[in-house]
Amino acid sequence: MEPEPIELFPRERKQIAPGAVHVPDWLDAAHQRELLRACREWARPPAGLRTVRTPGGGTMTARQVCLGWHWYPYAYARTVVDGDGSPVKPFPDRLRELGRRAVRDALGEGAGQERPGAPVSPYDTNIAEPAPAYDIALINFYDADARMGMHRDSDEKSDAPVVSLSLGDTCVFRFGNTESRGRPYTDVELRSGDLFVFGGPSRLAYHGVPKVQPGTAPPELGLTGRLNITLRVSGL
Ligand SMILES: O=C(O)CCC(=O)C(=O)O
Ligand SMILES: [Fe+2]
Repeated sequence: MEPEPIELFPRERKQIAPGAVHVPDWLDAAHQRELLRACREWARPPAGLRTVRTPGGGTMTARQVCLGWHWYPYAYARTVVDGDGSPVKPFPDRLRELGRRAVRDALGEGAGQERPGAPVSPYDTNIAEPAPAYDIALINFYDADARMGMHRDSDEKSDAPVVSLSLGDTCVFRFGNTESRGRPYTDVELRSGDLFVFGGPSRLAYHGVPKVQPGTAPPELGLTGRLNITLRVSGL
């Protein structure tokens, strides 16, 4: 086996904006392989990988498969209303647990479960409510030419953080602001195994994928292209 390439400067976890954190190499090689194997199963029909059509008549270049709830522009449904009509595949318990761990590791214990607007007083302990349960996965597959324009993830009713996991080719992930698709934004390189979580004041920030870098996936993973899995809480 080839030795792992050694970084001259190890990539550090970094807060990109308040509530938005990049954790490099969160999934080890074995977990990446396991998740990729599962994605290949989820991508099979019925309710498999599909091309998403937007109301304006365009198509998204990243192809998508959903678990738990079916997303289509711009709502959620229980069946593939804009595809083969099949019921959406169930959301697996192990992704629920993965989402919970990701938020804890990226944002800290209790993150995403504060009582909004709770008064701050020495008599109020702001007792946390049970952590919201992740119940949606959107899995996007990017070939070398695919991209994703700047958008907000705003069709969920819950303000729980979005958890993003990347597999395969490296991409440029552009993380912006809540006001507009333009600047200020930060370009972050997301590599295979990286975690990115955005919640709190960044939950509705615009973000997108301007570029995938073909041929940059770890060879031992066996994926040509890039997969991104976002875990979300529907609140539905
Ligand atoms: O592919 C990514 O890293 C981002 C995906 C995304 O923004 C989405 O699915 O809403
Ligand atoms: Fe998004």
